[in-house]
Amino acid sequence: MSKIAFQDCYIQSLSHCYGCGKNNPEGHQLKSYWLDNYEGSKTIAHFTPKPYHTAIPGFVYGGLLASLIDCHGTGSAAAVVHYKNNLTIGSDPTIRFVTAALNINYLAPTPIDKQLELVGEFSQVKDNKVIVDITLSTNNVICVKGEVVAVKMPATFK
Ligand SMILES: CCCCCCCCCCCC(=O)SCCNC(=O)CCNC(=O)[C@H](O)C(C)(C)COP(=O)(O)OP(=O)(O)OC[C@H]1O[C@@H](n2cnc3c(N)ncnc32)[C@H](O)[C@@H]1OP(=O)(O)O
Repeated sequence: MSKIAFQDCYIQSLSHCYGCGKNNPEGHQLKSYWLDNYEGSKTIAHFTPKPYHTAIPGFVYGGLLASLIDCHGTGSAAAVVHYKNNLTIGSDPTIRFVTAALNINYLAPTPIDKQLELVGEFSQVKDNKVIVDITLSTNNVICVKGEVVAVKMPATFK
C-alpha cells in the first residue's frame, strides 16, 4: 500500500469533500491507495463505521456505503489518469474527477461492527472519463457492488 492517500494529495481548495476531503473535519475522510502489487490497476480503501451509521441496528446505512463507493471511485479515477500520464497527483494543473453516475447494488447486509474494505478496478480509462467497478466487503464477503462513472471536473466547477 502506498503511504500517501490519493485524497491527501488533492490541492487544498479541492479537499473539502464530505466523503474524502482532508480539510473536512465533519466528513468521512476516506483514504484510497493502490492495492499492493497492483499499481495502476487496482485500488483499496478501508473504513470503520461508527455506531451512529446505523440503518437497522447492527447494520450499516446504505447511503453511507454509496458515499464511500462514490469517493473511492473518484479518487481512483484521478489516480489512474495521473498514473497513465506519468503525472503526480497534486501537480499543476490539477486534474480532478466528479461523479457523473453512480450505480449501487446491495447484495448482503453490511455489519456495522467490522472494518469495511473497498477494492476498485477500472473497466474504462480515458483522460476525460473513467469507469470504476468497486466491491465493498467485510470478512471477505461482498456486501455491495458499485459502478462509478467519473468525469473530469469542468472548469466551471471552480
Ligand atoms: C465537487 C468538486 C470536487 C472536486 C474534487 C473532489 C473529489 C471528490 C468528489 C466526490 C464525488 C462527488 O460528490 S462530485 C459531486 C457530485 N457530482 C456532480 O455534482 C457532477 C454534476 N454534473 C456535471 O458537472 C456534469 O454533468 C459532468 C461534469 C458530470 C459531465 O459534464 P458534461 O459536459 O456532460 O461532460 P462531457 O464532456 O459532455 O462528457 C464527458 C464524458 O462523460 C460522459 N458522461 C457525462 N455525463 C454522464 C452521465 N451522467 N452518465 C454517464 N456518462 C456521462 C459523456 O458521455 C462523455 O463520455 P465519452 O463520450 O467521452 O465517452
